[in-house]
Amino acid sequence: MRVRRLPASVLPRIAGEAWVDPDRRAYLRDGVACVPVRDGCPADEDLPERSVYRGRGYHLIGDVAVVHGDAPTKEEIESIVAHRHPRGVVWVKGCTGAMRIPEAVVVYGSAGEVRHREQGCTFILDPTRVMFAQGNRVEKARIAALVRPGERIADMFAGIGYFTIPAARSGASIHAMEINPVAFDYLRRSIAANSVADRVTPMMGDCRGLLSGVYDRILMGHFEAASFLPDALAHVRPGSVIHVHSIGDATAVIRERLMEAGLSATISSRRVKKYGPHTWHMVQDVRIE
Ligand SMILES: C[S@@+](CC[C@H](N)C(=O)[O-])C[C@H]1O[C@@H](n2cnc3c(N)ncnc32)[C@H](O)[C@@H]1O
Repeated sequence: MRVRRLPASVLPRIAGEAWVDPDRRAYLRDGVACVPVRDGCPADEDLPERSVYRGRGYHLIGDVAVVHGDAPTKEEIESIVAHRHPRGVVWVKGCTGAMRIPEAVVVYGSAGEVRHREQGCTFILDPTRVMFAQGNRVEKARIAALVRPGERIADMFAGIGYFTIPAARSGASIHAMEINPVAFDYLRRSIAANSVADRVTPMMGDCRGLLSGVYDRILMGHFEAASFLPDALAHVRPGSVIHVHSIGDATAVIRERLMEAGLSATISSRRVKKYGPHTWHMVQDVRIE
């Protein structure tokens, strides 16, 4: 593939130019844009064609590839290994119980603890022992962008810090609660790895008994979040925002819980990711009036 090498900043301006090959996508390499050129037009470099991965979907967590759903076939595993050369491939059949513990099988190589980098954060975890939802990337970035420095936030289901770490990096103070000792240990290590210990207070145990004082924002990253809402609602003020996760839209049940607590709120609902054939992982932003 013949390309011209240009500063990335010029990409938006050159899209329609006669020399640009419209059938191939430009891409960034070491901060420089490599723009494919049409036949006969001068180029700076001739690069090997990039192979497009068309195999089974997987998430690379650190250096371990994780597949969900049906058991991967030998061919699917081989194509994942050929694509990114992971240390291991883990098949997560599902996550069980309130602690969302993965039912995991190492189907290639070795697994175990990883250091996973995502959006400037480092997460330490073992994907065979605790869940890591990569499909929530956009939601994590959204929360990090919403958070204002100095906010007091409760993360009621902190896990290994999926929301806690990005929110702390945005300058908020986080009260992070987690009931599973394995996840809690990774949470503490992820806090240290991101140098946010001055902004995060981790506590191990049932969040219902740990919430204290009034929060500006409450993160409820658990599919059963709505049933914990009465506890959360005892710790809000007008203007507080609660992010309630659910399978399917939970607006009606949230309205009921608000009414029982004698509170009113504006609720907006958004999709986080596809969860099943006709089911979505949703998040409801509940702003207390
Ligand atoms: C869905 S997982 C991960 C949540 C994470 N916030 C996310 O969205 O990726 C939910 C976490 O909540 C924890 N958890 C469940 N019930 C809890 C409770 N009553 N108090 C505190 N943590 C709890 C589980 O152990 C698990 O780590």
